[in-house]
Amino acid sequence: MLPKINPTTTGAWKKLEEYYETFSETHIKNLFENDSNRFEKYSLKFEDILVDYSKNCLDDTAKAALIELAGECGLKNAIESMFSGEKINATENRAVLHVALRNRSNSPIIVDGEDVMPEVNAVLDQMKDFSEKVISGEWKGYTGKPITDVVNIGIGGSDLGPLMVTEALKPYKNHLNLHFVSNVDGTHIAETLKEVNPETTLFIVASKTFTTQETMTNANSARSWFLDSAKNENFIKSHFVAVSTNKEEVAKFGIDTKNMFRFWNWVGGRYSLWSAIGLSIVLGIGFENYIQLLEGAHAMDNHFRNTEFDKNIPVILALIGIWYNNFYGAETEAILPYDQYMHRFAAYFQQGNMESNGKYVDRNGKQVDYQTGPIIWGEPGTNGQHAFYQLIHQGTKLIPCDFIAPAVSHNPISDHHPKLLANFFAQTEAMMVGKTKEQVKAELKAAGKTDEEIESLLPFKVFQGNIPTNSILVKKLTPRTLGSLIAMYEHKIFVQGVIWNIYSFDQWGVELGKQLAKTILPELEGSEPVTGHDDSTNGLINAYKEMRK
Ligand SMILES: O=P(O)(O)OC[C@H]1O[C@@](O)(CO)[C@@H](O)[C@@H]1O
Repeated sequence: MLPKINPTTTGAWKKLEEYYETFSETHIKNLFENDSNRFEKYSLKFEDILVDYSKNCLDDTAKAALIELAGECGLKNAIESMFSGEKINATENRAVLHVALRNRSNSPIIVDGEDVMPEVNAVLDQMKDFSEKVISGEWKGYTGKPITDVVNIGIGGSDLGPLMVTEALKPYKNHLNLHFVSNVDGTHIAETLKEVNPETTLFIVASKTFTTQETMTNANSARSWFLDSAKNENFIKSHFVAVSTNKEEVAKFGIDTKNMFRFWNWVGGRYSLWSAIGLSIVLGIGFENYIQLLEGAHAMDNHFRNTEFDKNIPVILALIGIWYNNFYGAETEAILPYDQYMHRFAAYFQQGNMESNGKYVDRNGKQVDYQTGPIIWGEPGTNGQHAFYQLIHQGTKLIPCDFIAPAVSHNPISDHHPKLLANFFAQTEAMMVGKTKEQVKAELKAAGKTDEEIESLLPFKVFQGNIPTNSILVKKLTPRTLGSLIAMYEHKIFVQGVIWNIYSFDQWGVELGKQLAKTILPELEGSEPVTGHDDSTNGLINAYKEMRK
């Protein structure tokens, strides 16, 4: 079990509260002035990944107290509890073992007395065998043609991970066209079906529970569309496969359970791309590249499990996040990948982070009186610079940012493009150092402005700086480095949840909306006005019905 320690009752927390009172006046640039070796001291190397956390509001004292906090909150034991298959997802009485899915060492991991590795490997073999048949053209559609398009129908963790990874690893893609349908608005599936041919399309119905309304609705629409052409239910088995833990529901849908790729209840949806939910990744980039993704994550798992906290990348990133979230009052964190292939990376960790740590009740069942999970957001740089960096630089909100960039591009289209990465370096420098009044005055004077003009412009052109950033420089975005990056953030989320004394692996908060939607759905039919809700909901539903007349 996980410890149930309120972090605010620890000695380290009190130390941090006291230290914050004085240290928070310190400007990051002063920390560099006082320590010529700061970059060396506050950066960590992991294989082909460099994590520079020196541009943070952090000194040795704060860092030591944060590490002490991790110790007092029982982090070491908590890590062992997760890796050893203890049921740390207590409210669902489940283990949390996405690390088993990429446990390339194959060391036994026991759940309910059984080593799970043989089953994990059996599903990997099934994914390998199936993907090789589809990619090679051996797997044929109902008219004898090979598959050209794969449509993954899923939502949340059954969509975001495969989508993010296949986008990030596009340079490794084969000839298969991948499509991802998640939204139940009708448009998503309709627009996708316009692009594909029923004779050569494979549908993956990806759903841990196989009961998610959006996914089952889209899957049924796809099934009807397919049968309109194929006219014969016997052909479904050549064009529909399922990824799920729920064999009964898969069979009910009409998918041959031989074409079902199973996974287990100890895999959280938002941590499931390493499971059979990753089937669309395997089909898109091939099994060997998918294994490299697993290998990269496994390497990070070993680093996380075996490295002392002051050199442990996920732990350090987690503690820095707690420092800002719980002491500096930051409410969000931005993930800014300077690589277009990673354009869905922040979105992926919106679910990963916010569905894990968006909790207000602690592990004792008591409402917390401190902040827990942050709001995660972000877009690829340099696009963000032309959209929201104004607020980061000169707004009233503290927004810690993670900058991520590959040093080597897959597309050295010209030697000019990589130089745009100068922005990656310049932005974190600008956020840290800012621009003083004296610098602005000198610039305006050099530009020939009068003293009066300078005085009037001055306040608007000063940058206070002192905006904390982490710079994550990756040699090249490969399956291995991407796997390590994803695992790094997964473990950061885990560490923060342990310290905030919350349960990070259930998601009861998504149930109420679904429940109410089930009640409202039948009320949308017919013309009679509804009256059973609050005035706004009644008004909206009735206006909707009016509009559709
Ligand atoms: O994979 P499935 O069971 O269809 O769930 C999809 C998503 O729905 C949730 O909101 C849980 O209901 C996410 O946690 C999950 O990833």
